[in-house]
Amino acid sequence: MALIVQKYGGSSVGTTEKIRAIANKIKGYRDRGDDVVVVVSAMGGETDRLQGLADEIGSPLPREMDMLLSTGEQVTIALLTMGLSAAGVDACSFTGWQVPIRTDDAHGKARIDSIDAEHLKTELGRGRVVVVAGFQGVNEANDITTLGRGGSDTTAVALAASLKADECQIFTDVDGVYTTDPRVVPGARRLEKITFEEMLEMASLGSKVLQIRAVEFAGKYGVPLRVLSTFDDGPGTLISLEEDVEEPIISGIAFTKDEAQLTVLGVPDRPGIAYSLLGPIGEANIEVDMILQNVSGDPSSDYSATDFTFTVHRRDFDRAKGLLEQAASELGAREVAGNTSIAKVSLVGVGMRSHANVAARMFKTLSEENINIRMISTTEIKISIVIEAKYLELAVRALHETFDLDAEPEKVDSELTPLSEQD
Ligand SMILES: Nc1ncnc2c1ncn2[C@@H]1O[C@H](COP(=O)(O)OP(=O)(O)O)[C@@H](O)[C@H]1O
Ligand SMILES: N[C@@H](CC(=O)OP(=O)(O)O)C(=O)O
Repeated sequence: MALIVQKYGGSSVGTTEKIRAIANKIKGYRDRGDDVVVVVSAMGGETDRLQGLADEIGSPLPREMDMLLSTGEQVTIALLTMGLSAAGVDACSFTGWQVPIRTDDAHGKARIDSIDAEHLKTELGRGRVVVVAGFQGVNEANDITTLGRGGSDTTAVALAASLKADECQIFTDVDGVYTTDPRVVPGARRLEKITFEEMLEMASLGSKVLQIRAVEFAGKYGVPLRVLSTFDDGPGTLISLEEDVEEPIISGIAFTKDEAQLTVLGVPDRPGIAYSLLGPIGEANIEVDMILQNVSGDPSSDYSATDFTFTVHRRDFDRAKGLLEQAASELGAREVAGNTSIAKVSLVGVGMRSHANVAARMFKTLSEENINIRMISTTEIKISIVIEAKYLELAVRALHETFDLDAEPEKVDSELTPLSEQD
């Protein structure tokens, strides 16, 4: 008998029929003797609908936004619990504050501080399935908070950690984590397993199959995490704490259109420039992602100018541009340019550590497709590039092919294949 925490996302609870089907699926686990805690998201599209209502009214007070957005999950926990009851399964629902899931008071992006799981354990002890609302908690002032979009994944992982569950299972509309979004590349392949490190990169670089914080949390507390299909049986993908001796060079390709690029042209090249430009952006709490500054042309001349480019989330673009224009005019820069039609494509793989020429293969592929690279950034397990948004799908498909991601993984085995001989 195992203790399992299962999370069903918005795409899995979109209709009452689907909710009924999930109730029957959970019954199967109960019949096998497992203890089950279920976390559900709002019905697909509901959180966006609620957000839209708030946009129509205006004045989105953070406390009230969380009061509003948290209602979506309250609907699904009640419906699923009724569905379980109809299927003959004893169950009981809890909102975040009823558990309670204690968070800080950062409305809209609250972090979980602690979970008092005693109440849930009592219900489990009575043989009940416990159904918990995802995405929400309560702060010290007893106000409802939400954990940020996709936050139900984090609720599930945090509950699994707190209850010391045997596994946290994230059920969704795909049957695991793929080499890239299977909706974009039909030949994408399901991964049997992926390391936490890689999954964290994939999530933070745009693969929305798991929320970043959920992966961080699972890694930190050693929660065994698996992504599975709600609608089909199968092993899914295990997010594994251990790296294999042989890891594929590239595990996956992540991408996002959520960023925008800002460039300050003709900035006097002298110490303190980066700080003068990015200081006000940081103070305004705008996160900066990729940064590029070219080396000034002629070191012998008294005055040389440089271009300074960086990316921000698209929603912060207008605000960042305004701040940058002010800073740039104070510095005597020539111009501030912006581009919101960009996309970021990233290759991710721990096997890259021992492989020198991944970047060259990536750039060659893009050049063959005539795709211009605007920015590049690398870490030891990822390479990201910024390109024009209209080439996104072409780039992802071409790279998927170059790195043979639809085939069984290419292994790094330095004993058999010396680095120098790899192409
Ligand atoms: N590498 C990937 N592997 C699997 N799915 C991915 C990947 N990248 C993006 N996705 C997308 O993530 C979706 C699942 O996430 P999401 O829609 O948030 O599900 P849920 O509603 O269950 O929370 C899939 O339908 C798929 O299009
Ligand atoms: N309903 C919330 C929380 C969530 O996690 O949803 P989903 O599991 O559908 O990504 C949202 O839309 O962000």
